[in-house]
Amino acid sequence: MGENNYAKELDVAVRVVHMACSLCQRVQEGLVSSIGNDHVKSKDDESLVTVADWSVQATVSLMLSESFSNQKVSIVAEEDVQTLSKSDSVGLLTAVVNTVNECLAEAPKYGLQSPKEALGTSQILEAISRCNSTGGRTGRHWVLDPVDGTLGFVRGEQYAVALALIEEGKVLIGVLGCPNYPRKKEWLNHHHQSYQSMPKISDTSDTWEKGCVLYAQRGSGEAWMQPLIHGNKKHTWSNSAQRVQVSAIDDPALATFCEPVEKANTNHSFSAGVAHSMGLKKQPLRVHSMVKYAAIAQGDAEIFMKFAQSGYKEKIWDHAAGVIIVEEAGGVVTDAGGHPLDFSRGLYLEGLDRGIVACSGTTLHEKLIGAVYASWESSNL
Ligand SMILES: Nc1ncnc2c1ncn2[C@@H]1O[C@H](COP(=O)(O)OS(=O)(=O)O)[C@@H](OP(=O)(O)O)[C@H]1O
Ligand SMILES: [Mg+2]
Ligand SMILES: [Mg+2]
Ligand SMILES: [Mg+2]
Repeated sequence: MGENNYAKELDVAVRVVHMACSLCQRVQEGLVSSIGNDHVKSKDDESLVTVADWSVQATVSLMLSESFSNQKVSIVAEEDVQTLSKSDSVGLLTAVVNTVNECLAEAPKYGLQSPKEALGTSQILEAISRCNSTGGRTGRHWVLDPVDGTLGFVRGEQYAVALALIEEGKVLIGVLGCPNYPRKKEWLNHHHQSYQSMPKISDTSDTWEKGCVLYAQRGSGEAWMQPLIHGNKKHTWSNSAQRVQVSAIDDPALATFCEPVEKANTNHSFSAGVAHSMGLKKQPLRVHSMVKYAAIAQGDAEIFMKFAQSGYKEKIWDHAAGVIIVEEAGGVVTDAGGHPLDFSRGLYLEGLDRGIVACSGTTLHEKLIGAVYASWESSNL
């Protein structure tokens, strides 16, 4: 692919994810500070969804349609309007409409255009439900996880906004917003400390305390990080991106591995066995969301493993953006059998062998795949 063929797509995607991060920060501050609020709902599978998940999906859908109005924009995204359209969800829907309009009004701060007037409920519901593409091996599809790690989001911890572009089944662009990504990697581990209580930047200071957007384009061999733009109204868009690269550590004894927080989402005891077998010495870094991919891409951790229960099918929006960013930053991502992930088969990563592993380099990756084989055999004896 020619290097600049996707320049506009990448530029718009980065700006939209910045907008979405700002939206999420505002909603998270409200959630963490108010007790017993009704802006969090359980879906049919008992997972959570919040005002932020729907509002980000609506905002991204609207901004992509606006920016690429000459094309039919196909979006694969996590949320639908089922819960939101129920008769007891009026308050929730009002909150979504207000949150989206507030966010859209800020578009000029990010160099994008706001709609001329505030949007109504039906336009916003339509924007959310329009994201019902199923992807596949042909054509161009945006892939969106509006809030990844919704549990982390609700707990005031780590979460991400993930947007990717897939064409002919290949991920070409990945943008990952990590609004609570700390300036010091040690703070990634602060499960019990609310991120809201971290030091806040003063409006006059340029000091970056937390939050970033990572992005990469396929084949560029480069991944980039921009600090989030903070509340200061005078502080508007500028391209302050810094290049990021994976860690150079290839000694398992010095490597940090990360994994999901919840034992429902991965097999902690299996990964502990793999870790032991390949000689990892440090305690696992348990962090919600695709922030785990961000940590690998920026060199703050070396390994990510996720082994979901058999029968669970990994969704493309939980991985697309993170995988391309890690790869372009110099890392390796495969299934647990060492095969590349296949984003061309619709909503799910079909044919996935046991789990997903990401490493900062091939030395650790080879050791990890070897350890998975050894541990798998012994765990199935
Ligand atoms: N049973 C099961 N097994 C494996 N994975 C599952 C499962 N259920 C959900 N999910 C997906 O996991 C996404 C959250 O992953 P995390 O790494 O953030 O998990 S954790 O909160 O740290 O435990 C989460 O993404 P979000 O829904 O966007 O938060 C889900 O897509
Ligand atoms: Mg979810
Ligand atoms: Mg997700
Ligand atoms: Mg999500």
